[in-house]
Amino acid sequence: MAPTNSPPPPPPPPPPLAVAGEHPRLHLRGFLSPETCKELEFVHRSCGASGYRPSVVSTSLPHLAATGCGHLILPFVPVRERLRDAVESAFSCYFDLFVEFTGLISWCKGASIGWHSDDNKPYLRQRAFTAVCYLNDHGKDYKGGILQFQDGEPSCITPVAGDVVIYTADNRNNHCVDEVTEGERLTLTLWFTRDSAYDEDPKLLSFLSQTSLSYEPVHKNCCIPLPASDNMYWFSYNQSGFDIRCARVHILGFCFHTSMDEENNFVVSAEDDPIELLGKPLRLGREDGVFDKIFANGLHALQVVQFYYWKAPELAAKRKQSPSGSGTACCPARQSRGTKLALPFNHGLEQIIFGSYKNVDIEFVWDDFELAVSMWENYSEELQRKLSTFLPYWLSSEAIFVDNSIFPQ
Ligand SMILES: O=C(O)CCC(=O)C(=O)O
Ligand SMILES: [Fe+2]
Repeated sequence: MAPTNSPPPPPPPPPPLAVAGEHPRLHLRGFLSPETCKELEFVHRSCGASGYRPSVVSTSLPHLAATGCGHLILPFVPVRERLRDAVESAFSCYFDLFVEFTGLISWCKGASIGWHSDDNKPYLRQRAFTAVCYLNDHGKDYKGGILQFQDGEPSCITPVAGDVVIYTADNRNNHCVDEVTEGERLTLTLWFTRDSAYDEDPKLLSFLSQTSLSYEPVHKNCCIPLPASDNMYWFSYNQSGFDIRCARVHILGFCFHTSMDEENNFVVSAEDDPIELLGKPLRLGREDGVFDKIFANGLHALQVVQFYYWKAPELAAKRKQSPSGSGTACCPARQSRGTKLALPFNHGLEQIIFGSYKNVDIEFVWDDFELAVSMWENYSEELQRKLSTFLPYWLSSEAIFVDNSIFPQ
């Protein structure tokens, strides 16, 4: 299916009617389009770091802004705004709410949470409402992970990609999430507050103004992700662990290789801490070769790999329609230089935690991957260009918002 022939997306559903009752909550089906779910999934699989609970990976907006990926906040902006409108309309509190937290959260094998309300700690009292958007499907992408409410209806939510559940953050909506027993359960979670002191936007804008204000098209590094502290990427499970960047590329059949500088010296030496090597230039390899391009660091390489898997169905369809047919199945730039990085790994554990995510029906093709590398550059630069257009407006109003006059859909 060529994207140019696709029909225009259907208009978003109208905002919900006000909810009433002792346990005010609402389950909205099909709130997010499949395309939005896939784009947010790409962001999370590229940028997610160790989460706030065991067996959880999270991508918060401040984390994106602080790691050179402020432009990746843009896909969240219209969603955040629609969710706030939906919550204000459902709970009849128009123009009253600020977003306190926006984040992608994945719950991996072993993750669960017992009965609680979302404002149940002194430092969470500001939370008034919750919105949880499901980005993938129970049953297909993972097992377990059903959301249950203690009282009232609906009493349990089986996550379906695109659905949203909104509820008051107080003890009228005590809830729990069953243990995830297999796969990775992905959500976009937002909390809303009436207290402007907890508004997420000013903090985000301060990060963004430090990192993303000036956009120089000639400066090719503008969209390269920067590692946060290394331990943010270390995922622990049962006293064991692995680096999230390594695990995510291994699962998709890649490994990291050393790079060489112009004089053919290894950029890294054997004495370097293996995990620190992921912050340095490197290459990507698969069984049949090492790709020619040098990536700025492991996160850069990971982001491109995830972009390829996001776009692989589209790329495969385009290739099949092109006159030259099926493309080459081997690495276009098979290199003997560069050796596999000696990183600690635990393939068994990586498989248990992230292994369920494979585009099994996608055959890996190097030509498509090469195309994905340049598509990723265009995608990132376009977002970066938009961000530098919007940022001055956002800074002057101290809020992140969609304005169709500056934000054409
Ligand atoms: O992901 C869900 O369904 C609910 C998550 C939740 O209860 C929480 O993060 O507090
Ligand atoms: Fe909760």
